[in-house]
Amino acid sequence: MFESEAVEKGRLRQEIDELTAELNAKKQRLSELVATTNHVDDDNDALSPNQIQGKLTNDDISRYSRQLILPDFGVRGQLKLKKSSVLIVGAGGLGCPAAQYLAGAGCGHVGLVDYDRVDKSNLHRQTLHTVGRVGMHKTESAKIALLELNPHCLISCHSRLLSRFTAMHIIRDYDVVLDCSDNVATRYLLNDACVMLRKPLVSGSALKLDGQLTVYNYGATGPCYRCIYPVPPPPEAVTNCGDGGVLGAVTGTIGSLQALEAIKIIVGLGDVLAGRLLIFDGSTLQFRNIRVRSKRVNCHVCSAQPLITELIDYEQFCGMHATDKDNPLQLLDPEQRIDAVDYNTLQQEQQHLLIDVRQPAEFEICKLPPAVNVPLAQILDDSYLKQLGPQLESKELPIVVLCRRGNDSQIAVQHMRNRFPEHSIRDLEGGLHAWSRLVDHSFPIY
Ligand SMILES: Nc1ncnc2c1ncn2[C@@H]1O[C@H](COP(=O)(O)OP(=O)(O)OP(=O)(O)O)[C@@H](O)[C@H]1O
Ligand SMILES: [Zn+2]
Repeated sequence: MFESEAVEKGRLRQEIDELTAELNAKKQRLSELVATTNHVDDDNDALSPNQIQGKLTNDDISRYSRQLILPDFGVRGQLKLKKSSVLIVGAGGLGCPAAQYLAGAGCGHVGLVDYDRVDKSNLHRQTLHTVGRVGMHKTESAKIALLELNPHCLISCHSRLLSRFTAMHIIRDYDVVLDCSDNVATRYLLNDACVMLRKPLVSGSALKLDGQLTVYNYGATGPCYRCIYPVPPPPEAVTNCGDGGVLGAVTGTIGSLQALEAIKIIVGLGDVLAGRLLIFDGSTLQFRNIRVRSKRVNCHVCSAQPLITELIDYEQFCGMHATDKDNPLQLLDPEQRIDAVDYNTLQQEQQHLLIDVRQPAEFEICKLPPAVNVPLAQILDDSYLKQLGPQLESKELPIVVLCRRGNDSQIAVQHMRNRFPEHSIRDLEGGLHAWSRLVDHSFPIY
């Protein structure tokens, strides 16, 4: 009995030794195979694991430790990121979170393009800027914040408008481009320049509670922006954050995802969002991912025989400006307008009807006391007649129309003058912004 137990123990030990030897041999073979496969896949660097290890400093290892331990990312991913450069166009609602995550993750070189300066109304969503930096160039303000986060990141500031004259020169030096701008002319410009320079373009947009994300010009079949939108939308169909509003958490979501896609492209991780469009609905918190068309064979810019081989005038092509600054509408003749100072006199001396054509939510923020609120849409579809009915009957009663900046009010006046050619109908030039600037400095601006 004792003897047979001793024999069995010996046999088990021997079997375990043999299995352990076999397991070790398999492990050894596997690690040889993994090393060979990595070497073949990786066309950017041919470094052995030890050489790679040597390139990360102790600070790198502790700083990036939580992403270094990700099996699909690891030391190789970190080194690729360190060698990479990403250009972010727009240091606003999308650009700030995107830059923050890229610099934080250890992207070696982040370029920032923005012509604008920090405004107080940016701070709710443009998270790199601060109260103390209002008035500073957005690029410089973002650079200060990014270097505080990661002093090892090289930050280049291009504090100017990205235009057809500057785009190629700036974009050329970067590996990946992020479109964090807010206008259609810049989207076409960036697309064409990225196609011509063969750069992947990670494109994001956000308005109100909605966001979108896709990657253009990636891989052999990935479409470009023009493949999907060969012609620009009509200018009146386009709304920006300044007019439509946006929640900071929405731009934060999309901007962060833009950084994620850039990291995936650089590291070679996961499935890049090319040929697909992510649609984010912040009100229901639904993310939908829809397939979009692949490359258009007759695309004017990315096909084999492109019609467009150099950058064009994108503001003219789109009928829209690339900046939201200083481009007031000029629809009415001077006698169809009244400036803020003259209106101040009129309101004290004469009975009149003041119509504010902003949205009710804006009317609630601030208003001139005598104003009645009739949103522009109700002027254009003529339903205001019901609201104002009898007041409009007296041709003697002058009408003044106002809005925030004096654009929508001109559209309203033009429409109303066609309906009531006998009336005196004028628009308050420059809207509430001009009122605050020229008459009542205590009037709030938004
Ligand atoms: N062609 C361009 N060149 C350089 N910067 C651009 C270009 N087009 C847009 N931008 C910048 O992109 C950013 C877009 O961000 P966002 O819309 O959040 O900011 P904003 O224009 O300050 O917002 P708001 O409409 O509330 O004033 C802006 O800072 C804008 O200056
Ligand atoms: Zn195309």
